[in-house]
Amino acid sequence: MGEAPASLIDNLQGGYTNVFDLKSKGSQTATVIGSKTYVIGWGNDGVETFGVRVFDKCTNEWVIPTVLGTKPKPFKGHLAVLLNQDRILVVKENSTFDDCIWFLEVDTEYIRQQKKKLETQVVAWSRGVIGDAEKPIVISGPSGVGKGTLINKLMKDFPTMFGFSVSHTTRAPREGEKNHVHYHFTERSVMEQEIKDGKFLEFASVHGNLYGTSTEAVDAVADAGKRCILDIDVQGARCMRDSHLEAIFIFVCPPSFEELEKRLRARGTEMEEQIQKRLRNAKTELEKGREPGLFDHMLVNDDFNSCYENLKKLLGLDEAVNGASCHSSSEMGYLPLVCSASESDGKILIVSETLELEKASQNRIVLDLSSIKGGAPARTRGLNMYFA
Ligand SMILES: Nc1ncnc2c1ncn2[C@@H]1O[C@H](COP(=O)(O)OP(=O)(O)OP(=O)(O)O)[C@@H](O)[C@H]1O
Ligand SMILES: Nc1nc2c(ncn2[C@@H]2O[C@H](COP(=O)(O)O)[C@@H](O)[C@H]2O)c(=O)[nH]1
Repeated sequence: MGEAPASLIDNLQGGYTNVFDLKSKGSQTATVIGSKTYVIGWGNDGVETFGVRVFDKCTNEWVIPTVLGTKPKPFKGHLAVLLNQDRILVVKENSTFDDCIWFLEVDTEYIRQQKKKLETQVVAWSRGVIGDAEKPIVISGPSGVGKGTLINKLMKDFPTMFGFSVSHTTRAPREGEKNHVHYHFTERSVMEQEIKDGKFLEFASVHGNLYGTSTEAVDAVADAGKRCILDIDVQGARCMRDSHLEAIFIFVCPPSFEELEKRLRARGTEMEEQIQKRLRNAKTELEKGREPGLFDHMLVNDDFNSCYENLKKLLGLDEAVNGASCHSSSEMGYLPLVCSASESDGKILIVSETLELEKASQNRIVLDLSSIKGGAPARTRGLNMYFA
């Protein structure tokens, strides 16, 4: 990718140390892990571009890694702190508290898996979120059991709370289905390429078509401040279970196989051949759904209203509706200029500059990482943030 600016090379060769502390701040930071230096920020190769570059001391070369996960929007000032030798904490300046903490994973288990799969240098962004409220909900079950009907009702009754993860599929749209609302309807060759590029959290061949959940689909829901609901088949659920995405897994069963067939036929969306295929697959799905450890909850969708009430109960919706509110980091305000970060007892003290005297008490923020969960390619949850 061409020559690195001399000053940066000097810095790299001069040696940033690997201590758990403030590395550098500004529009570009460099973090050293072993023989590699991860440079985050704006590069100036003729055109100013924002991204991640890696300088490898062994080969004396720059590498542009494959970047997975939903990237933060380009930002100017930031501070980078190496954590655990496997990820870089990035604190963005001039951003709201709910968008100021990001992690660039460079050597976590997920990254090691992806490196093997993609056979290239990989890093991944993961946004930090306060608390644990965002656990996604995965709903599986045979075709025609009523997953979509349950999800639609939940979204209609709690429009500000839940958001649907819009999957990609290679199947043709049904009458009334809208592109980018019900599915992202896609050409197989395009989807296959995107799978190769690592854009999907999971994908599966279902009833003869490809279906998949992109990282972007799940992140778009979280960005809208909502809890994500996924409607995916059992193969996809198993894949999610094996991934780092911590979720609640629910399997929906029909009261009987005959009733399932009746519903599938009554829906009138499939030709006979597809109905037969879906019914054959339903038998396997019903067996797989009982596999120990795969699903956290089983719901029988006999009477719709009772099933819906049970779903609400297991999602703890009664308490939520009765006024329990989640603490939101956006309520805390805005992080202005960050000037330092230091670690003490597993907590990071972020000190920011403020020119407004009345806000002087708000310039020391503690970021507690002791309970973090999840991580790339999805969110890093369980952060705690408060004024010191
Ligand atoms: N409890 C119920 N009793 C009777 N009919 C139901 C019940 N639940 C859903 N249905 C009906 O069954 C049909 C199939 O439901 P739905 O489309 O929600 O299934 P699905 O599980 O999402 O299927 P697919 O996986 O193919 O998308 C619909 O016509 C729906 O109205
Ligand atoms: N593994 C995945 N399965 C998915 C996804 N989106 C939907 N589905 C499942 O496909 C079948 C058929 O759906 P239909 O809309 O054609 O009736 C159903 O069981 C869905 O749960 C996905 O992203 N990944």
